[in-house]
Amino acid sequence: KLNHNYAMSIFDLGELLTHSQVLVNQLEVYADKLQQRVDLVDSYIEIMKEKMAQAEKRDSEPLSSFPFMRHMQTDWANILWHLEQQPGEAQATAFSLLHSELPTAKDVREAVNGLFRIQLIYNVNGSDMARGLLMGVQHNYSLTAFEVHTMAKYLVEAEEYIVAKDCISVALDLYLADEANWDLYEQQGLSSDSLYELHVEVLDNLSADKEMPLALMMAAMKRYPESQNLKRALTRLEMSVRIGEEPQGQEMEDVFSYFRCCSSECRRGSRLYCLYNSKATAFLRLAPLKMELLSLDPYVVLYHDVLSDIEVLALKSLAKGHLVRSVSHNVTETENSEDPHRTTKLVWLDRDSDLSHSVVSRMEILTEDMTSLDLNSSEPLQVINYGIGGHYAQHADYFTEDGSDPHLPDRIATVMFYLSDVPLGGATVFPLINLSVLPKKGSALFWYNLDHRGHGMSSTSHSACPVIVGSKWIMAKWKNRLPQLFRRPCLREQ
Ligand SMILES: O=C(O)CCC(=O)C(=O)O
Ligand SMILES: [Fe+2]
Repeated sequence: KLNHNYAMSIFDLGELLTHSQVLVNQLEVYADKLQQRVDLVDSYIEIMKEKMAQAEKRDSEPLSSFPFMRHMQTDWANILWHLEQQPGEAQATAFSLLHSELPTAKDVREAVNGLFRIQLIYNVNGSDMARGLLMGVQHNYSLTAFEVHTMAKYLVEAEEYIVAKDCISVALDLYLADEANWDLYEQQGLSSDSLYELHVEVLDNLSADKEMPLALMMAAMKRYPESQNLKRALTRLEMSVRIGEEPQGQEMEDVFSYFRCCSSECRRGSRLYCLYNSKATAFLRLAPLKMELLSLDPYVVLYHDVLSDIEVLALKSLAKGHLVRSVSHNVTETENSEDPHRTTKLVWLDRDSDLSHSVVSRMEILTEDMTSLDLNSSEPLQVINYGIGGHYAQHADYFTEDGSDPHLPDRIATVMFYLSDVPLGGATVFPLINLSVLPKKGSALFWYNLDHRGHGMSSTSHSACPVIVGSKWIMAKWKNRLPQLFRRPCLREQ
């Protein structure tokens, strides 16, 4: 069975709609066949009754008995043949061919993880999530007891009992309030028993000493929803239950800075400004770029309106159909492996591959105009689409801290284009410098990863916050350090 990693890309999730259409069509064909069969059997019943009535009326002379005998021999054999036919065999084959294209239990688990991430980072409770109320905005969707029960089940599997408890009580509430549909629930395998059973399992697993303070805290939060202190304490408690230990001091501050800057845009000092950049390359004298200075150290700028809608469309069309799940380098394994900290699909727009297109070279040159850094030996452009609650946990884009390997093609700078707006969530956050940027289609971030000595700057570590609503597309370009000898020379150490 192929793994489509449906939870990893909102775009690829669209394929399921096509599959669903095919399956519904097949089911309709099956229903038609069954209906034809019922009609046929009904007509046979009529015929058989008729024959029986005729036979009863006749006396037993040979000539009039013969039709009945013939009927009893051939007609019933015929009916037996019909009974033995399996209706829907062709449809079953069609189903099983498509089955490998459908989401797996792993996909659903990964989707639940995405929703859990949204709950945790944006502080959304289960009942609001089920009602479609996210960060104070009412969305046009709601979850039923089915989905919330599924979430609870997977959360229990992942031993996330605190959130599972919230989920299972929401699932129970939804179920109890929907009595009219209990039969439907039962038919699809969800009974009140299974809900209560899961509830008990969750309560059983919540250790008494942590559940009590948490319950008290929740009650207090209800009474003082505005209290930032309570909110912090609650998050700390939840994290301690989740991770088993409390993060300390600075680490905790970074977590809060991350949560806060995911929820609303964080901007740095007031001495920063906007300008038209007409100097980075000669071409910019003709076509200056709108530049917003976001941070001086590390140097981070945001270019506005650098891509047209047509360019964005062209880049996404190149990527569509070629997206593959992101993998990460893992020190313990020889091969790159799936990474729960990076839930996206991507494609490299290699200039030498099938995906080369004039827009790709134009984009490459644009990154040179934006950075005045040499393009040579840098990695190809990478187009990325995020999944359900898709995120990229905190990381730095450089490979070594101290520039210890001068031959390593380390990434001196990153250019990151936003290829879509994201209605809710999906900000790029630099927690250590209290900075976040909300995605806006057509704009691009540029920052240096390495300092003037070629050492990685840990202050550039950054994250992509979980996407709550929308399909987030970005395109990244990492510039290689080596060819920048004359563009950005090393400075002598002071
Ligand atoms: O999507 C984002 O906002 C950040 C992505 C990122 O950091 C990366 O791809 O290296
Ligand atoms: Fe990054």
